[in-house]
Amino acid sequence: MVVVAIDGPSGSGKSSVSKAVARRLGLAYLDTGAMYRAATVWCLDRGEDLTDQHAVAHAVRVMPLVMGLDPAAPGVELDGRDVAAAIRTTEVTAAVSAVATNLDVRSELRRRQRQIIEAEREGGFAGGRGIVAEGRDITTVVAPDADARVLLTANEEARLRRRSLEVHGAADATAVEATKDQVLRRDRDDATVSQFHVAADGVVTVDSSELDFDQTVAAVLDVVAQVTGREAARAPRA
Ligand SMILES: Nc1ncnc2c1ncn2[C@@H]1O[C@H](COP(=O)(O)OP(=O)(O)OP(=O)(O)O)[C@@H](O)[C@H]1O
Ligand SMILES: Nc1ccn([C@H]2C[C@H](O)[C@@H](COP(=O)(O)O)O2)c(=O)n1
Repeated sequence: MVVVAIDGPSGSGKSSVSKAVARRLGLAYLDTGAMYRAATVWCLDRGEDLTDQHAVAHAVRVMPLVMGLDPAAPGVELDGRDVAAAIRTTEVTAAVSAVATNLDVRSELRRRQRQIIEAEREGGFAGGRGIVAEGRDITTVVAPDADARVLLTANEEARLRRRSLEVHGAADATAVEATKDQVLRRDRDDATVSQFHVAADGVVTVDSSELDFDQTVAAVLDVVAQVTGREAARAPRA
């Protein structure tokens, strides 16, 4: 059983790179950001005032959330409803930090995240081989004892360009400006409760600013291979 923990700021490539690493190694994949996004959808659908910390925390404690762990198709279900698309809307992206900075929400979702990681030990999605979990506090709080811990970073310019290309299909000045709230403002808010800009002790930094996607995946696979001694984790260089 191998646990790979990956943190980093918005647009650094955590989700796409973690999925590719999990697929390559035959591991399960847990997108913890999707859990905070699902909690936001749940609260908005129930008409909760997101500034009411107590009401939001209560709603999240009773939230019937099921996370799919297949890196090829990681589903998110709320009360039996597929919300994989609903959690990615601009409205949810703009609102999610209000839920993710609620400390009681964090405590509940961290408990569920640890439970999911533990369940992988018993067999779970990947038959006990392990899991790649990514977010903002996985290397430091959720799974500080993970076998491999990576802080995936990229400079601000690269992160804005990537997100802008993804959302607007362009990276000109107007498109980049329209992306700033999703990336920079959100990081500022999220950084009030998690440390994901600087690697904690024992966490390996992979800076993808000058790497393309395949090179970044190869760099993370290298870290996993070094830490776990698994030759199979080494990817062919791009
Ligand atoms: N090394 C890379 N080079 C170029 N593009 C990349 C690289 N890594 C990721 N990308 C692209 O950047 C975009 C953002 O990546 P991704 O969604 O994985 O980031 P993230 O860190 O999970 O962001 P968030 O936390 O905001 O969800 C995607 O379109 C992805 O394909
Ligand atoms: N472990 C985590 C994961 C995510 N968050 C917050 C930060 C984001 O604003 C939000 C959605 O994450 P994304 O899908 O954009 O990676 O959830 C967090 O605080 N801790």
